[in-house]
Amino acid sequence: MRALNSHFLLIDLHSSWCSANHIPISTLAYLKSSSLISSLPPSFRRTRRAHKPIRSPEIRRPSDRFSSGNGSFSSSSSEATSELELLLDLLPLKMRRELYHHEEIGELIEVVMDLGRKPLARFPSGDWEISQQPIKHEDLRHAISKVGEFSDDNRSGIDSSLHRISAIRNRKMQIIGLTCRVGRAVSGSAEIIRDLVMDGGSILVIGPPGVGKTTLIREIARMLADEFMKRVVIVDTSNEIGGDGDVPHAGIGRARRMQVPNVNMQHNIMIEAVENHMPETIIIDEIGTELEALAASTIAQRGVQLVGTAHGMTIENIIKNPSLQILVGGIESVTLGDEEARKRKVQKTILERKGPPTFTCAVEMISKTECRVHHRLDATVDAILAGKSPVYEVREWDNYTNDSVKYVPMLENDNEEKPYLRDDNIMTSDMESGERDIDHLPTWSKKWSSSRSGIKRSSPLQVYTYKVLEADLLQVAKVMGLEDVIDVTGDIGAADAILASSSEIRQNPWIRGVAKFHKLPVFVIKSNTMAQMVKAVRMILGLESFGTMSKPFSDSLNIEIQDDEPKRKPSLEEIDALEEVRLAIEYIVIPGGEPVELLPRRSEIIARQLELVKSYQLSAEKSGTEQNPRLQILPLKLNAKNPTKSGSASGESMSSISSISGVGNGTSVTRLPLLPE
Ligand SMILES: Nc1ncnc2c1ncn2[C@@H]1O[C@H](COP(=O)(O)OP(=O)(O)OP(=O)(O)O)[C@@H](O)[C@H]1O
Repeated sequence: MRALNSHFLLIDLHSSWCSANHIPISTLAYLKSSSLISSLPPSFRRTRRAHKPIRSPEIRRPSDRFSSGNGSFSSSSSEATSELELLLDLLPLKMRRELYHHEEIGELIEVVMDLGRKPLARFPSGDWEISQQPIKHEDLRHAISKVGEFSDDNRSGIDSSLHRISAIRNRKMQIIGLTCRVGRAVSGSAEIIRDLVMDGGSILVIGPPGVGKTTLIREIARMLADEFMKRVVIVDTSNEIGGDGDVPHAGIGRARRMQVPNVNMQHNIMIEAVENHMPETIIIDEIGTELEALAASTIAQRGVQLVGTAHGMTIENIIKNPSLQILVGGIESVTLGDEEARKRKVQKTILERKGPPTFTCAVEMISKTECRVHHRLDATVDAILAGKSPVYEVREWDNYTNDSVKYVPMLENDNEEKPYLRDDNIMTSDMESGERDIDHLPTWSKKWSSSRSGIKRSSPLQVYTYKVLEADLLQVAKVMGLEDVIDVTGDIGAADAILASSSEIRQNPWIRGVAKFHKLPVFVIKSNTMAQMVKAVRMILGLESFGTMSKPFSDSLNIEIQDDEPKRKPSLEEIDALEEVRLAIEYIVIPGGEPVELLPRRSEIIARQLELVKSYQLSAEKSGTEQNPRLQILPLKLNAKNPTKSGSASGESMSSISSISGVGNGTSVTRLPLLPE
């Protein structure tokens, strides 16, 4: 029990914050039937009167708890062993013994038991056959008898443990297979993103199944509740974060946990958590449906910090998932006027973010010890929609230093010189203008054009996709409001056009032969970005002219979809200059609130530096001489016109940085030393 403030009393099963005793269920029943304070048991009442603020527990460093060598960092090994035994108990005795002696047993991930097949143990190093004896009905019955009831998502758990048992059923709904996932509370697993947790922004964690998302957010919940003293409520859909049973696992620390009676109620419980329990942070595993995404966005709008996970490898997967799009702000297609499109040097129809994302930042988990951090999810989404590489940071946990190694990678895909689709290649007779002369267009495009000019088309234009996800194409068409006029077909004979990926078409040129035979145009995209897909849809529908055509109209058409901007390899000077900006902002401008004057650079490089400064939502002003221009980055409190001093930078981070007073308007300006060659 915890006296929170004069209005709220929190009582959780197993909680022992004020009383040495755990609260029995009978106490809760007693409370329900009487008035609040007088209803407390006498020992609790005394404790409340004499209550002192809860002492903030010492913030333990990861080095205190990380086991060296193997990269995993479990808490108490005896606790972990006895918890693992609960899972091994599901196996028949002989198999249990075999598995127990496996040298990697401490890193076991899953046990798979399928009727009539040999049981498997999954380790980070690969799968291992536990026994040559196939699993029998009685083995499954034995295992099922040891776990709780399966809920409607076919998941169950083992009381007082974090293990997850998932069932596979036959058509008669009998269980014929089990996947038994080892759950562990891994102290220290959230150290890699401690700064993000501390910042208080909402964090979206994404990653493929089994990469460690649940383990990470369990530790974030504990960190926020125990170290940062936040009121944390976990909406625990399959009891995976807080474990099975009504008493939550110690791995969540003081965080509270709400169970979810059935998966379809997850979104209701999310809202209930905010309305009834005054949380400062809500933790939610597996946001998977539109309703859950909507609930998440409602919670964020109410000012509650949200830490949630979703399946997907990258943020692009979330953008392309219609149910989850709202988490990144939603997307819409916008048609620019000719003038605006020319000014921005982009195509006329572009995709834009509809509103602010639900989450402030995002973490893409690459492995248990590696992730990509997108500090500003909004900027990342905007970059992806524009077909550009987002700015992110790669973090890798280093077991030797017990710290993470961070670096901003060179922009991917920028190592290729690409031709530029120039403005004058874009036909001015755009569909939206309604003044189109369709005679010069190929047949497939005329079909669509005639429909727009009043001649009714009986069916949508059919696209055969080759190594391009149908769902992506349909999704883009939907966002562009063109879902009724373009469709996907699996029958190449019935297709009006082919959309293919360039890497595949290079390896399997047969598709060109088939296209030639059917006299079909082949639209080739270089990458599966939304921007390329939008362009492809526009070109297929004849709304935009073609970039590079490798064959004349009479033959099969090969149309390569080009990016809007030429991509080029950044020079070493540019990389150096951008790294200088990053260091200045992250080590001085933001933490110290001081302006920083950068080294003199060429004006093109200064322009790139300015872009990066803006992506941090900071401003900068040009200084130096005309021959030697340089940039001065201003902290948030300052603005370009009226800079004033805003505190000095902290001593430790400044050791290699010289502070020069009196530069520009009496402000103390820090100058970074030259980076070592
Ligand atoms: N940092 C870590 N160190 C050691 N083991 C870990 C770590 N993180 C996760 N694991 C182990 O990896 C397995 C998968 O972890 P977890 O269930 O957290 O993944 P997930 O991404 O949530 O999976 P899913 O999406 O399928 O729910 C578990 O057995 C877990 O104990």
